[in-house]
Amino acid sequence: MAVEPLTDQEIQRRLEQLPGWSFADDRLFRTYVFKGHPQAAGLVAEIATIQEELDHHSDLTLGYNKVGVTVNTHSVGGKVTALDFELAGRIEEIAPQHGARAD
Ligand SMILES: C[C@H](O)[C@H](O)[C@H]1CNC2=NC(N)=NC(=O)C2=N1
Repeated sequence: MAVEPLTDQEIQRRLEQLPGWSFADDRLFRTYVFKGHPQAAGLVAEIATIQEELDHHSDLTLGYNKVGVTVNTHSVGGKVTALDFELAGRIEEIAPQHGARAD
């Protein structure tokens, strides 16, 4: 299946199902906050596993108690595609298990 950039309208529609995520500059992003560093690092490790499974990888930033996730699809020139929403949705499913809360 060829992956194609989503229209702005489609991106906005899908974002309504992903509270906490934003779209700007051709990427999806969100920040999670944790009780401490081990919890934040634990989420990053589990995201890495999911990314290998999907063969789709975000840019992750790990701070003391924060994790930043940014994703778009390189193969279509750095636009947002359904693959980015699939990864974001998978991350949303597991983040609460690490005690993540909104920034
Ligand atoms: C060869 C490999 O399948 C590609 O490089 C994959 C890996 N992960 C990727 N991740 C993201 N975010 N965009 C891509 O286009 C992409 N392509």
